Amino acid sequence: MTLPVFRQRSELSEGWIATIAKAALRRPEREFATIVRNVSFRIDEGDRVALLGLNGSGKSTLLHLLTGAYRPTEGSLEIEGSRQALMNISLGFNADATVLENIYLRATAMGMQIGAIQPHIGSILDFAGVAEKAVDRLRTLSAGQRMRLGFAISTSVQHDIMLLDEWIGTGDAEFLKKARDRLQSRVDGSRIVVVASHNLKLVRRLCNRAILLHAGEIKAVGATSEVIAEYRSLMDSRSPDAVASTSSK
Ligand SMILES: Nc1ncnc2c1ncn2[C@@H]1O[C@H](COP(=O)(O)OP(=O)(O)OP(=O)(O)O)[C@@H](O)[C@H]1O
Repeated sequence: MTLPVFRQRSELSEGWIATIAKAALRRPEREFATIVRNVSFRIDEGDRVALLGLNGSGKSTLLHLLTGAYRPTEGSLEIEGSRQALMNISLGFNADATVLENIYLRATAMGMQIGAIQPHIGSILDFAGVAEKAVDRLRTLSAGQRMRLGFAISTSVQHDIMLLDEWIGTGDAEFLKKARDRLQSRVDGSRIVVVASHNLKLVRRLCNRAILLHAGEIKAVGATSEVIAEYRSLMDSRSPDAVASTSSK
């Protein structure tokens, strides 16, 4: 998977005024970077798969490929079933539109038909606890309320395949319990779950298989416990700083 990257050349040694002037005037140079490569795997009905790897190893990029947000620039991807992606909780939101309008906007951004989200509007507003704010602008909601709304929309409908980027922190303690229960029921109802996570406790509890990514390539695929062991030895072979930042999550 190759993505365009934009690189701004900076020459800090010239002093800050010259640096800022150049940064403002010079167009960033576009280059292409390969983020994941030689990635080949199959996920079967009933599988709960963890994507493991150090920061920047390519887990989210691979999830974006699976959600359909990115198309592979080489190779192919075959997916059977409807997908539910819980990755970006504010996807499709527009702060100047009303709460109600944002439900439609986000549902559309998620690939849903207007008619498919319509029957769920009431329960989404109730679940998020913002029913009395339905015609208020989104920007008047608190950050927590917006997150609750995003979560409520994303999980309103059961799909076949669930794609998650970490567990998303979803507001206050009362909502967190509701969110966990909802998430668990969606996970239980999914034919396939793929979760990118650094939380090994969660991965052990949830997943029967795991894929370890390193520098954009697959380093291990197999039973969760075996792949976690590989991941641990990868972390142990890194500097103490890297170990602390990844194993503490
Ligand atoms: N849109 C993009 N354009 C250019 N480079 C990107 C883009 N998205 C990710 N990258 C780069 O691709 C690499 C992998 O990023 P990715 O987000 O997939 O990693 P990750 O394994 O999910 O990391 P983390 O555990 O930190 O969330 C990183 O080096 C990142 O800088």
